[in-house]
Amino acid sequence: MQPNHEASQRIARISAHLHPPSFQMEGSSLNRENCRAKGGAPGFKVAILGAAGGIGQPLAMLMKMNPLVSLLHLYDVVNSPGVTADISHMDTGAVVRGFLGQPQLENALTGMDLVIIPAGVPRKPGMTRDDLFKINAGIVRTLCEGVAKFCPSAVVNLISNPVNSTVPIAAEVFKKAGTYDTKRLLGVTTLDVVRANTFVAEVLGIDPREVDVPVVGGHAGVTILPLLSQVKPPCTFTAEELSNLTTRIQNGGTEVVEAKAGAGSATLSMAFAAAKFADACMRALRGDAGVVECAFVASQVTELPFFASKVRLGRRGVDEIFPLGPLSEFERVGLEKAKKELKESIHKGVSFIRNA
Ligand SMILES: NC(=O)c1ccc[n+]([C@@H]2O[C@H](COP(=O)([O-])OP(=O)(O)OC[C@H]3O[C@@H](n4cnc5c(N)ncnc54)[C@H](O)[C@@H]3O)[C@@H](O)[C@H]2O)c1
Ligand SMILES: O=C(O)C[C@H](O)C(=O)O
Repeated sequence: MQPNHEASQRIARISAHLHPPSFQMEGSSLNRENCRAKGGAPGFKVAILGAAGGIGQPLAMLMKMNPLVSLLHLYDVVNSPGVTADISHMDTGAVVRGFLGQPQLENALTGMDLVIIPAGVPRKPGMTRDDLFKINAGIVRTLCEGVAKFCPSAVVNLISNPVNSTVPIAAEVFKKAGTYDTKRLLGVTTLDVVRANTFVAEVLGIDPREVDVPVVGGHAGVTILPLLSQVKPPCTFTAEELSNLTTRIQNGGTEVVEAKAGAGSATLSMAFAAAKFADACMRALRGDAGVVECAFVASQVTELPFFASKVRLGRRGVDEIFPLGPLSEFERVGLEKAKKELKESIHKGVSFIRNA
């Protein structure tokens, strides 16, 4: 019997998908998914730069699961075709496209609403985040030059370490390009909040989802300053608990680096934190009220030009930066230590671009 027209079309479509690429890589031909993306389905267009990495892969999976995402661009300098093929088979709404290498950066970025950057090398035991500056500063500069050129209105979530320096680097790149908007550049410090909520919940013996700990300052060692006097639900700690909790939150990254013993730093909890933060950014961008997160942003909360604190997110990025609120004596001492180190890290980032 002759197959009818509809059936033969279906067979042709299925067999087309049996031959690579069954996902959409830059340069491959148009297919139905691509048309759907071109049609501008409602939702946000999100790019992950460094998508094939330890953070990038699980983050790509979580973003593919987010119903607010209509188009997901996965860019890396290696292995993005495999990651794209894999993620693209998930039967969720977002259309996935992969991009490999610098020549494809333009297409990876064009039209994006949100750009998440976890590109760069991670720590090994014995290293500080600042030890990553030499390699990651240049990576962040190149990628941010791309953002300035190809999607200057996008909100940027910057993950690459040392965040205390890479955010100032990104700001200087955007200033140079004439595209800088302080509202749209956010250093991701959500993992510090996620850890603080978890560790405090352990001490209080409650569900971490019920806990909210503001973590301010920056994202490295003593610059990570949990405000344990402002924990919700309201609670008190002994002096020993305060000291132990603060130290554990500040060293959370190192705890993971040492446990991984040379195989990198936090990736899964970081992908979770980055996805949580990106979701908050997208909810705010679509107009949801009352979206508040901690982030490392251009700030006047202290005398430093950048500082992490609670910010209200809105349709254009950061809408309002909240003051630190009343601090305990323990926190005031911690704040002075944090500012001292932060000042140097910010200066290092700014100088990297200004003195280039
Ligand atoms: N902000 C935070 O809270 C936080 C938490 C964890 C890790 N980090 C940082 O995130 C970064 C990535 O960590 P990871 O574990 O995913 O590392 P990884 O080495 O597993 O992955 C990094 C990825 O970046 C890619 N990459 C390198 N240069 C690139 C370029 N020029 N353009 C695009 N992609 C490029 C690599 O190919 C790799 O796939 C590190 O700097 C790490 O310190 C930050
Ligand atoms: O600790 C690291 O190097 C990675 C990251 O900044 C973290 O806090 O886990």
